[in-house]
Amino acid sequence: MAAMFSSSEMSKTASSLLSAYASFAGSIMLVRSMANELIPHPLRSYLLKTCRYFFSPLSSALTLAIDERCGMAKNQVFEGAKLYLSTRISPKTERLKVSKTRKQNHITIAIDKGETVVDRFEDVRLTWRFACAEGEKPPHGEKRYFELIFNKKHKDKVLNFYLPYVLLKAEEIKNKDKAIKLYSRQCPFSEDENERRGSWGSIILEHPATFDTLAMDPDLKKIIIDDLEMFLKRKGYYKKLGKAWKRGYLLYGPPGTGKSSLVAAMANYLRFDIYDLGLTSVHSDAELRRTLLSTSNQSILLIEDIDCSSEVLKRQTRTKTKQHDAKSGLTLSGILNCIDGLWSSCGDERIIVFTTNYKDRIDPALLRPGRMDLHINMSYCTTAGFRVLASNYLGIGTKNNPFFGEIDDLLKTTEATPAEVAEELMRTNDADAALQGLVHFLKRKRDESKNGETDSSSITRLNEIVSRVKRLKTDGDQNKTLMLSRKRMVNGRIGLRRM
Ligand SMILES: Nc1ncnc2c1ncn2[C@@H]1O[C@H](COP(=O)(O)OP(=O)(O)OP(=O)(O)O)[C@@H](O)[C@H]1O
Ligand SMILES: [Mg+2]
Repeated sequence: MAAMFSSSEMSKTASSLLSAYASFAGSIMLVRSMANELIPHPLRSYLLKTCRYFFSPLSSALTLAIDERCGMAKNQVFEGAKLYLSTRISPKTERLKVSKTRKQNHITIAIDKGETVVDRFEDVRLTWRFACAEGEKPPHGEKRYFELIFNKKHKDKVLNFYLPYVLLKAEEIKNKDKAIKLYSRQCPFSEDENERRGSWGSIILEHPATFDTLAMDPDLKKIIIDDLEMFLKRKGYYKKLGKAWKRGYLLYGPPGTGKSSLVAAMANYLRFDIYDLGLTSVHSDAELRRTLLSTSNQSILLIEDIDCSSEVLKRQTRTKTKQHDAKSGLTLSGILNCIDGLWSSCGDERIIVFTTNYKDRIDPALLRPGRMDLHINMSYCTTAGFRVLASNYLGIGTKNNPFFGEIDDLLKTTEATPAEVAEELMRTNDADAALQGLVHFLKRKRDESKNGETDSSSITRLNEIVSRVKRLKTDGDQNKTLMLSRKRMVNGRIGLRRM
């Protein structure tokens, strides 16, 4: 053919072909830009997908989409895959996320958005891709998901064996290097962008409290540990009874008796995360449900100062009623529903802890039998409690000491909180001087009560102030200053003697 054309004719043909192609490509560009302008985005992607479906050869690959959330709750397969894949990173991966907190032993590695990891399970080749749907901003932040791609013929093997294997491995990884997390709402410090924007954010729980370091009645301590142990072992039992696998504890007692420390000790003992729910940050029953549904299993839900929270409830209901919008407020029945209504059964191995300084101020509905399984009275420092503190702070708990007899006698007649005793013991490294200081402190308290102001009345006064501070805490900005003064009082720095 080429021989029939002269070279000038050939170049003419080539240039006309080129210009025809250019105008064809131009028209395609034009049509495309017109389509972009005229056809709305969702319709365009639908049309593209349909065209692709009809014109591409039948694929042998199957893709599983694993969203971060199942409705309002966290998707455990997504969480598991995130952990598991951190151990499957290949040298080909181009972008990784690394982090390490002070409490973690190792650097944590995770794949970043858009990255792909290839895994093998027996004879199956699996490709994982971490994706993020851009432009979508549902209430919980951008939509993140994994795609798991493999040959269709392995569908049953992947669903029945591979994914359960991934979950099992993830559980092992979690338990091995688990740093216990303290979650609170809208935590600005979270490393996870989604958590920062979403409803819960977390930091590593740094509280060193354990059952060994808690100054409390040894029998009571044993009751709590046995109760927790029994709870952990009773999955089948709860199922048989048709009850949700959860347990509620009410911790009550004066400020500085170790309620918050006990919650930290429970978390450290069980290796459970804590979700610290301030009811002041929740504005409706629906928001409470959403918030609770996004907590994980094996966790402690902590609602501190529940007596003050009922103030919040009253206040909110009052305001809402004023606004003729009572339906949308946070109500006591909303809380009760989440604790032991149908909503509470959406999760396993959950512990709920309420703390209060005033058990008698709590709405009786919260106290009715079966709601809070164990009521724990955190009392003033006992002689046994003092031995624990002396051992923790001075390293002399078990040895006999000439001051012990006098201190024991004083503790039997004077009400001092473990926080106050701990404060005295911390004043110096010299054990004898510290114990001498504690004797003076306790004697001063005893004398104050003899000189008119009884211990119980001054303690009631202190408790009243702390409680007022906590209630005012709900009023926003005054928060910081008041928290400070409360802390000083509780830690005994101001103490009863100076009131
Ligand atoms: N029973 C205890 N055993 C050991 N330490 C304690 C105990 N109670 C208090 N402390 C010490 O006092 C500090 C304050 O205690 P904690 O915050 O646990 O008290 P609380 O009962 O939660 O007080 P509040 O009612 O004000 O919240 C703790 O950091 C701890 O050092
Ligand atoms: Mg507390």
